[in-house]
Amino acid sequence: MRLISQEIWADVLGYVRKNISEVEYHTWFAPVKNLGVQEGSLVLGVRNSFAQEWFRKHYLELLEDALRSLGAQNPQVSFQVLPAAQDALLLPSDPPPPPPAPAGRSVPAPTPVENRKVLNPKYTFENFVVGPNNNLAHAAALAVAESPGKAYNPLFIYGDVGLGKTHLMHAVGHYMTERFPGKRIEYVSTESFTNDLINAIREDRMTQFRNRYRSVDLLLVDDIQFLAGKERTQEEFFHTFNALYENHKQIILSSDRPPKDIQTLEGRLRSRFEWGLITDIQSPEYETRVAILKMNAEHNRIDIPQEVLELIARQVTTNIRELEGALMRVVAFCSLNNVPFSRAVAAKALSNVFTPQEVKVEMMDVLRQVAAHYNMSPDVIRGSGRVREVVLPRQVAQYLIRELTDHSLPEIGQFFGRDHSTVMHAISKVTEQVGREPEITAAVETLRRKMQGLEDDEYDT
Ligand SMILES: Nc1ncnc2c1ncn2[C@@H]1O[C@H](COP(=O)(O)OP(=O)(O)OP(=O)(O)O)[C@@H](O)[C@H]1O
Repeated sequence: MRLISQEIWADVLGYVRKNISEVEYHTWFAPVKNLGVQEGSLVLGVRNSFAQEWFRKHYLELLEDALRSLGAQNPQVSFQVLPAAQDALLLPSDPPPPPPAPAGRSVPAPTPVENRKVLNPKYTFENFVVGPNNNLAHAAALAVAESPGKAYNPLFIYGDVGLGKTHLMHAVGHYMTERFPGKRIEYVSTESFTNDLINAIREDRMTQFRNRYRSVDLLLVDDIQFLAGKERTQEEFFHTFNALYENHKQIILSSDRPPKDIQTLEGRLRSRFEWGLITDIQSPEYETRVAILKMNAEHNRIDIPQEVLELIARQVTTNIRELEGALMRVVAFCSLNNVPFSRAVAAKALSNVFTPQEVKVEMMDVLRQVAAHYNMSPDVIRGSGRVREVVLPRQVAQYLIRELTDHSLPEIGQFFGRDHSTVMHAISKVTEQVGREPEITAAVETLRRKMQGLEDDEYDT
């Protein structure tokens, strides 16, 4: 059974939740377990046979609609009674189990300690792909992890959303936990810090608040730009910062912008943020994006062809969270439709986010497709052979590259180890033949559609 990611399952639940009442949702959907996809059918674990029947009767259509909204063409859902609940089987005529008490009534309000965020186990240095976009931030984080309080203090990491700032901060936390057991690490968002402070003031617990933040060895604060305009929080953070700094405790801050661009930030805090090292993370390049997708697929034990990862990496260019989301979307789409991974299916799975025409095509992609179409190796097509069997595919490839990419004639020539006039000749030759020669017309037409993700042999709609 192929596992369906938590993100996709969360999307299904989100869809369901919008369409039924909260009580109904908590009664029926909160205990449901996502068991994965088997032969295109989403398998859900329910508590007993009564629930199984209830789901079939009342929620099947809703769940199918939810899957349709994720791109499933022919959504199927089945229900399995979870083994642990089998001894408590209810007869179908029994009344439904009572709704669980709404959260909060029987559970005491969380104390600040329970409110603490924990480090995400996935956010380690091993799971961080280093590329030209983030290598300085990575090196700085590693240096800090090895010599906390000594290398750079504070370390200030900034960059746009979803580019790995939190990941790097947590990586330092994990590294320190392993290397220096017993060290106290606190990870907090600026929002939580502010809320904690407000609660501490209201409940007269300032000593406890100060002890909590000033007794740590490593303080990680996310989204520090949200200090802007919060005078009391800035004041308190200033003292926290000083206390830690003077005791050589490490501070790492993340922000969506450098300190100088955070408006209404007190000068004394801004200058402190600039005391250590300020480093940024940029959007990842294509190769880094492919490497991130590859690592993600391996971690999730998804065997997905490189060319599909390449297509996804071309589609999502700026945000790594979205890049991972796109991969999960493709995986869910293929599982739910029970089709193998292919470029065309991936393009379709992402088509409500990106239109197929936007599929960016590279010279190598075209060459590979042409080679597959004519059943020969890309190297042979690019080689020096002059027999018609090789010349025709070569000309078709050059013609399609010119049409589907932005490359110039000299660039195409270079790719094939030829000069631009040869490419020009190839293009005019194919142009002449398209519409006249049925075989060439069909080949060009099919390849063009495949390259744009509009057609795939394995998947017809
Ligand atoms: N270089 C990388 N290698 C592997 N995964 C990465 C990398 N950079 C980011 N990610 C992944 O991308 C996702 C988003 O990263 P993260 O939450 O750290 O971003 P962020 O910059 O803190 O975003 P925000 O500003 O929204 O908090 C995470 O799942 C993270 O593991």
